[in-house]
Amino acid sequence: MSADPRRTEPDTEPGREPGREDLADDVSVVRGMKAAYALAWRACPGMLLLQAAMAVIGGTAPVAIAWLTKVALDELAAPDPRPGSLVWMAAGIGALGIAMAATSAVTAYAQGRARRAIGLHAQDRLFAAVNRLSGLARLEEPRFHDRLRLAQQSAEHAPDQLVQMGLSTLQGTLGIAGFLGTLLAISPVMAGAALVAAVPAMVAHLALSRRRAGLVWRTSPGMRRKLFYQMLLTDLQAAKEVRLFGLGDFLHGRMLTELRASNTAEDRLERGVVRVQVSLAALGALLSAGGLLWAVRAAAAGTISIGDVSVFIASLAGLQSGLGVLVQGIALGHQSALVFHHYLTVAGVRDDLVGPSPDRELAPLAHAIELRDVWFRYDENSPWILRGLNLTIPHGSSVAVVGLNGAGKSTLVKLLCRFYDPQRGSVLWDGVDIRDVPVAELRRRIGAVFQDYMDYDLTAAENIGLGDLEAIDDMDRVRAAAESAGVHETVERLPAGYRTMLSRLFHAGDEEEDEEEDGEEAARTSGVHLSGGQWQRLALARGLMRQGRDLMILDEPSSGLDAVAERAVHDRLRELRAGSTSVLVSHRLSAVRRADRIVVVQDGRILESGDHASLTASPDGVYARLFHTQAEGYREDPDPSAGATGPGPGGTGPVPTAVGAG
Ligand SMILES: Nc1ncnc2c1ncn2[C@@H]1O[C@H](COP(=O)(O)OP(=O)(O)OP(=O)(O)O)[C@@H](O)[C@H]1O
Repeated sequence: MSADPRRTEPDTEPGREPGREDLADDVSVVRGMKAAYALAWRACPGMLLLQAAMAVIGGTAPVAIAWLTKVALDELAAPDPRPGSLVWMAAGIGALGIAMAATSAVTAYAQGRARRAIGLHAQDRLFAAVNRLSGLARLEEPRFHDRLRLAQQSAEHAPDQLVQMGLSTLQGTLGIAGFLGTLLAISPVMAGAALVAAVPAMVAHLALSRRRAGLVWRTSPGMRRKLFYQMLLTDLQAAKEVRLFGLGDFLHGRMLTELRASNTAEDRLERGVVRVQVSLAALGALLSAGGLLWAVRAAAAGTISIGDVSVFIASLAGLQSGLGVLVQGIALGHQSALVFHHYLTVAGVRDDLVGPSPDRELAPLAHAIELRDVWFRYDENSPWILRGLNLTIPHGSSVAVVGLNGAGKSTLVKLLCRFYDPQRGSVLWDGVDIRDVPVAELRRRIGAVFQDYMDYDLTAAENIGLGDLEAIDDMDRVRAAAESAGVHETVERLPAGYRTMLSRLFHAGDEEEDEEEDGEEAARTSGVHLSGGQWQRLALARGLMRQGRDLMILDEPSSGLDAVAERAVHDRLRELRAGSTSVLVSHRLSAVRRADRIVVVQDGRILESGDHASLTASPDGVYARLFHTQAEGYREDPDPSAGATGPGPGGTGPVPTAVGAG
């Protein structure tokens, strides 16, 4: 058996697991910055330019104020001060002060607009990428979820932080250049000392930012577990078990354990930050004190003027704080760029299914769907689930799939929908390998009800209409599907019929808040909760919105229905399936007995195949045993001591005990 050359290989670049070395990769910092700026520019060029203009004003105005102050002080100290010039200088200082105040208000506004626009753009790209994944494999990787969580966070903050870092670098550099020039004119030694003092600060902050980014990645799994425990504590679906089994304290404890672990790691890092910052502050204070001492002595000796002292002090303080802001900004940007790397990885993720040329069409099914020598396992460390399975589903026939729990029935269904590709062998649609057509083309032709169906917190009509988005507003179709699934009367009886919101979490009609609420509206907004079986019938109706597609898949469509409903639903389904191609997976053998063909899956292969009569005719067969065991369960047992392991049909040995559970 040779490996299929088209088998899906895990991609290396986008899905590659990041170790510390990834985070330490400075190329990713540069790439992250470039990508963040490109993204920000696409999202809101106007606001970026406005912020840049404000940064130029913000960077140059303080230097100009310091110089004007010096000139004014020198004028004041002159033997014959000119009041006219002094007024102009004071007016200039005042005007610059107003400009700086206005700058910060305009910058705050432009920042807000840019942050929202960038966030929208980044989230749009991120979820478009997640939506591009047409299989399920990637979504089953815990690492992918770690990365996705960080990507979501950095989509919200990182591009904006990087833009702010760029702008503050621009502003800081202008201010630093101005103050540095001033200092150089008065004391080159002091200027050099201030610059040299900034070097260890830069190195220390960059090291810290790298450690912070590493910490964010390492604590991500723990943070996701914490979110999981939090979700369980608040989730309505989990609430029953959590309360009955008294799981609240247990989950609460686990949540706190995760949180404490992350806090401990953060505390450790923050202690390092404090050490660095205290050392840097001491260095800065020493420098300032030395500078002040020098300036006072020089002024006393008459080598510099009183105005020089003023501009010197302002310049030294401005240079130090400018360098500090610059260094911290660069470090924050560095950290954001490192985390943004996760965003870029997810935003650039490749489809987890190997795709064909996207314009190829899939013709309506005319002959058969065939699974040919299909080998499948969920990942390379797991056991094979399907081991050379062969199955033909002829056009227009109903095929039922039965087997014990874990036999691989749902897996088979998932391969038919191409949620995964088999590692070996192929699934053929009228002889065409389904990997050779766009996956959307294939799924357009399939209707399905899954065993683990969804309950959507939407209206009843939407819950059904989602099965065929093009017809979601077509109430006749929605109603017809509900009738076929036997849920029409239930929905009609809801307070607002098909418009009833089926949710206790959200309420509809926010947009109509101001209108007076009548009874129907109140029901829509307060929401209604359905029973398990009613939800399942809605899911069935959703699947039946696709009635008439080439293949209908029903994976345990009636497991939650009462006996009467189940009978009615299966009778109706049988009518609907007549003449169309369908696959029914069910443990209820009464439901499968009328299928054109029944196949028994065991050990990853088709063990038995035939119609009900032929399969029950061989009493040692697995199907016959399953069927009779189930049937026995409904019969009056004349001898209670006979138990469930009594002789099977035809007096054969014990029957499998896991029958019927699903
Ligand atoms: N997403 C998954 N990742 C890894 N293993 C999986 C996944 N889904 C199913 N499996 C494994 O594959 C095997 C077959 O599962 P499958 O759901 O196909 O069985 P089934 O025949 O439908 O069972 P049941 O009757 O209980 O519904 C099981 O052992 C299960 O643990």
